[in-house]
Amino acid sequence: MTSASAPVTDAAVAVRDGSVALGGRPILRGIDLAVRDGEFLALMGANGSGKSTLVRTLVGLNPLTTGEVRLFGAPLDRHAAWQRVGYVPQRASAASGVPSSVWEVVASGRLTRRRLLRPLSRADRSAVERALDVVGLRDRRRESVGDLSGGQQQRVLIARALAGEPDLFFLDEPTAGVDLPNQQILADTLGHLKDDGATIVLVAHELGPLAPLVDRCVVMRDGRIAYDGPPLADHEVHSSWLAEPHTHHHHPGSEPSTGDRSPQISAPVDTTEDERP
Ligand SMILES: Nc1ncnc2c1ncn2[C@@H]1O[C@H](COP(=O)(O)OP(=O)(O)OP(=O)(O)O)[C@@H](O)[C@H]1O
Repeated sequence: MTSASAPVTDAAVAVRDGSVALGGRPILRGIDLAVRDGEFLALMGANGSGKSTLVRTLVGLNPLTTGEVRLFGAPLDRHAAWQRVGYVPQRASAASGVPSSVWEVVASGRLTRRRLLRPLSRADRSAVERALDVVGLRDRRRESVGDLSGGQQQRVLIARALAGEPDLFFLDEPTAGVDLPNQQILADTLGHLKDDGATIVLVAHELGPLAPLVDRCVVMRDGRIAYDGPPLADHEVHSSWLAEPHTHHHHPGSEPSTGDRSPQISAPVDTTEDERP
């Protein structure tokens, strides 16, 4: 396991023995994961396996019942460097009910970088403009976000996170429901971030155009890490064992060797079915 051997303090973000319960039910169990500086990590797994819960835990939104999360080496509750973190939540809408322009929403991504109620500095404005360029929404910056399509709203939220110039970036299923050309735009954007040295944690069911960027793949099953290793192709993640909660017991020698890239099961396989409604 690469994650267990990586020293937690050298990681951009790390969780050690992390367990989380929601609504009285254990959701994450004994998670050990250290994301190295500059790494592009794809977090995959079936519906309800705990991907979003893990990301929310890494950004401090879920309390741990056991274990510890460290951000750039510091415990979350002490001096966490939030201004270095960007987070795009799952299925988020950029429309809040209050009419806001694309520019205003993206500019709100500078909030952690400036003193409250101060006007935007020149540096703030240029970061906002760069972020709008990157997601291709500069021409639409005066429009109300409520008038944009779902995919465009998603790009507004990505731009908002980019405007904060994060060096650790969490994206929870940014490609869900996004058409292929927009997935390619996102891949180009994340490729630039990666080239600039950012650490990226991406939750996805399918990698599609993002696949070439991925350095490491972690697959969750039933609140545990079931695979942690080199990138897997979408079909390997899906077909080999993700959707299948049982291990297959083959007679030794009856199967051809699966080679180096076969998934390594690191946790005992639990046969509990997902209980999510
Ligand atoms: N606030 C909550 N209270 C109780 N249970 C929750 C809560 N949020 C999530 N869960 C449960 O935690 C489990 C993991 O959910 P999570 O959203 O992390 O999975 P996921 O892998 O991200 O799934 P998806 O691919 O559908 O987004 C699910 O069984 C879900 O029902």
